[in-house]
Amino acid sequence: MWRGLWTLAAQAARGPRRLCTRRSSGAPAPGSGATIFALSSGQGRCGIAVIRTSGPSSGHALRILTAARDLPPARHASLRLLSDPRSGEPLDRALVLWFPGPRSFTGEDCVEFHVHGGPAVVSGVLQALGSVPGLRPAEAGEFTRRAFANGKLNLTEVEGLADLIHAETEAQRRQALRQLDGELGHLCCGWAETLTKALAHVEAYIDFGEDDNLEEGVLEQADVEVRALEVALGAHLQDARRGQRLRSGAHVVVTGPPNAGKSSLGEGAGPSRKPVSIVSPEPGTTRDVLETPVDLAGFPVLLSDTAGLREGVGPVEQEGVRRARDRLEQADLILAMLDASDLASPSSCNFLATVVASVGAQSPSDSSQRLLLVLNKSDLLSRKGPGPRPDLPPHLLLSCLTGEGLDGLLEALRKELAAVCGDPSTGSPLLTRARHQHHLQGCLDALSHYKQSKDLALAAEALRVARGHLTQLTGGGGTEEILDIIFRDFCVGK
Ligand SMILES: Nc1nc2c(ncn2[C@@H]2O[C@H](COP(=O)(O)OP(=O)(O)OP(=O)(O)O)[C@@H](O)[C@H]2O)c(=O)[nH]1
Ligand SMILES: [K+]
Ligand SMILES: [Mg+2]
Repeated sequence: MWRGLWTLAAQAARGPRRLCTRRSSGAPAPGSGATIFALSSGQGRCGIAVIRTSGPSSGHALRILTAARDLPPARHASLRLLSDPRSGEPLDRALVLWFPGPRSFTGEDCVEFHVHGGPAVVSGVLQALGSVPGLRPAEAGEFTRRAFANGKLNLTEVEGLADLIHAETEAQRRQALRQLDGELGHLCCGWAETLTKALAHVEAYIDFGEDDNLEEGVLEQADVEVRALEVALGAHLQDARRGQRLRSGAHVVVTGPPNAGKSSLGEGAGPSRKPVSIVSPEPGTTRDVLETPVDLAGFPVLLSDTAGLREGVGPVEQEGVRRARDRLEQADLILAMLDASDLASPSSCNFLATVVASVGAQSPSDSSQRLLLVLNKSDLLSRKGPGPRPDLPPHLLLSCLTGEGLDGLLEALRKELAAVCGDPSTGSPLLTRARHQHHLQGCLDALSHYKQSKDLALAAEALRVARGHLTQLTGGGGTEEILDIIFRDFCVGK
């Protein structure tokens, strides 16, 4: 039962997985006028494969492959026989879709061929396309790059698309979809507009300040708007770490005295996978930090099993304890585990007095660590006998042996992770990348210069810098290097 639950909740031990191959180089900037083509669905045998083209020769290519004088109706699926233009040999009977620009994904003329997914069909159609003059294979991310260049997607939406393609958990998918839908971009545009207005007020004052016919209170109005913006930016920046955790995984560290059953928690990583850590009745079994990426209740988590904390042991175990303490410091969420039948032992008391007490004493803020106290081996508690110590902080009872209490633990983890990562189905859009944080912070810094500057020209310049950061966030002033970094995350055909 317990294995099943963990598997269900935590599709554990998944190494980094890519849905398709990526090129290390970024795509060349668009505008070369070439028409590109690529397989856009996954590699390998499949029911249907989608091949697409983008560029001015798309319609020509479609006519050549379907040996037709006319193009099919726009944006409708039409069944056509595709043949090799060089030999006239039939390749496949396929659905074709014609998307004349600008109403297409890239904004250019696009064609989609939905062919039967056998490797021979796919390579036959790709070769046929390659033989059409003006067509060449697409580079990694080139379709998306063209969409960006043609104003179909802004930079945060491009990032959302990249994240959506690589999303492995439900929460990641929800967050990526929201970003792809443009929520973060809209927010930034709204903020940038506020700054444009404030700037207009300040500039009006510089130009006409001496005149009587300028409305009264223009500068005060600008100040009020900037202050409100500062508050909004501050709130989003506070959220930034949560968004990044959601994108790259929250650190959950399992800790406790030796033999509490810490490694047993990860033991049920799934029937097809070997257990992550060694479980044994011998205290001090785990020495290294064992990190496993898991999907925990829909949240991406890096789960670390660590050595049991105790003093007075040999040098190897001591090193394990040192590593465990190091890892504990990086934890977003600490899963503190004790043996419920052994709460009076010195190692349990010491653990409660140090680790549990110190985290409990932190004032709750976004940056502070969170802790879940779990009393394992509840199966060893006698039914009538005395329950666990009454002075214990809030805790959950669990038995890794029987699986009892796992549902409760999972639910508690889900709540904690929603707090640690932010819940992408509610609340404000999360900043998922350091780049977002950098620009919002830059904007906020510039606004503080605005407030401090006595000189109106300097104040106006500060507003311009602040606005510049927001436009860079959505890609208005993005440099080529930033674009290269972002598009590198895409695969060929995207
Ligand atoms: N009765 C009972 N035994 C358990 C339970 N969970 C784990 N055990 C046993 O407790 C012993 C220690 O389990 P481990 O998972 O190795 O404990 P650990 O905390 O990782 O130990 P170290 O790595 O040595 O610190 C093993 O013999 C497990 O089978 C439980 O819920 N009930
Ligand atoms: K052990
Ligand atoms: Mg262990």
